[in-house]
Amino acid sequence: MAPKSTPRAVIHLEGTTLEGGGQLVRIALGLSSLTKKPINITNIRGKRSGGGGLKAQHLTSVQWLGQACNAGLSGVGLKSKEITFTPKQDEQGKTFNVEEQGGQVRITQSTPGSINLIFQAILPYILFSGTASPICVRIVGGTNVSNSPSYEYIHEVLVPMLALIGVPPIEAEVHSRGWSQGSTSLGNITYTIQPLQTKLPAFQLEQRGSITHVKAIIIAPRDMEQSFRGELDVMFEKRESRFFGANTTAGDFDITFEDSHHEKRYYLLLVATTSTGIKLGRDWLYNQAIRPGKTERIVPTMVKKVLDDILAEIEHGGCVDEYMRDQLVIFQALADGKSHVSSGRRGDELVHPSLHAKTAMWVAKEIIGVNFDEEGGCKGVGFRPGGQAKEEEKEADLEDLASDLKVLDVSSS
Ligand SMILES: Nc1ncnc2c1ncn2[C@@H]1O[C@H](COP(=O)(O)OP(=O)(O)OP(=O)(O)O)[C@@H](O)[C@H]1O
Repeated sequence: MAPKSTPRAVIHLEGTTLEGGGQLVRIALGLSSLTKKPINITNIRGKRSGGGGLKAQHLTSVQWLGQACNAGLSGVGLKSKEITFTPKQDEQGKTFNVEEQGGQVRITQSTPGSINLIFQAILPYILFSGTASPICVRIVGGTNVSNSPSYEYIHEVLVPMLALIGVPPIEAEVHSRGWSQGSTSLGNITYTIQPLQTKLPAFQLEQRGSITHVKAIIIAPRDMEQSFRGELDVMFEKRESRFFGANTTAGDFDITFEDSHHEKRYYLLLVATTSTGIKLGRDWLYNQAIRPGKTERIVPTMVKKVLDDILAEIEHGGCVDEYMRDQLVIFQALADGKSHVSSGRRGDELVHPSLHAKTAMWVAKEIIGVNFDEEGGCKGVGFRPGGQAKEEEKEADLEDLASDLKVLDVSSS
């Protein structure tokens, strides 16, 4: 029996739902590209100021994914508020054409839109594409951009955490930096991704362990190095027992410094590593006004804020920081069976997912029907790399069977 492509209903997603920003668009596109379910998104980024619609960074992701999975695009352009994305279901739609280009992908932007949000949009598709050889993705844009994961966060937190849940190691190399602060500049990063060859097994992030190491990464004007190091040493020492417990010799602390080559570029990331290999991170790309000669408060303000933020992540006892929980939703949804991600407690209350995470969970439910519980559990669909999830295979088979029966009915009447 020749395979048939049964037209499927377009899934409508209202873009103002929950967070109502770009995260909704990225997750929706990733899941639609993989499952081949067409989507229509209205009021895109409808909760953002400035009129909403697709920004360059989102447009780039739509266009790249559309090309990769051979999708029909409707309404797609800069500032578009409504798009329809219709991946092909036939043989053509199964071709991941990147292989034809020797596994080399180049994505260029002319503004420092976040490289890592494009990476976030396309990573699930590449990982689950079923491609046998590694894919090198070089993306031009911003490496350090406000309200998005920095290169450092991806390298120090996201990539190790993905390895922990069973994703093949991803290599990340920054060639040059692109900043949204100071004078804007373009940078570029290469990610080398080994796609999954089998389903991603369900994963359990439930054992936080004790903190064994804390790392500080500073990128700032060279003349601020000593000030940062001194402030971090003093403030860290005061809080040491909150990191390592009573036995403070159980952990160590180190600092790296890089010159940002600009008087208005200050970045600080703190990463805590635990005895079970968990990484928790918090950072700040300084985004307040900087006046010449008035810089003395910047370092203490940054150090205090980022230390307090990382301590709050450590003290809830969970296995993910706020941002990591956002990023893991799509992997829980696609994994094979029930995964758990412990988010910890504050007092008697479980730490609730961020609005970004709730949005991602909502999109995953709308497109592939998965549900997340209060404790961070989700039974994923068991998406087979290069193909459909178990449930969808059954659904597609049933649809084929139903349409075959209809054909038989017609011909026999
Ligand atoms: N400091 C940070 N570290 C790591 N990840 C971050 C950080 N700040 C934001 N993120 C992540 O970046 C993403 C931001 O999504 P969001 O929809 O707000 O951005 P966007 O696409 O730029 O859209 P919009 O302009 O509509 O806000 C989320 O996945 C969030 O977890």
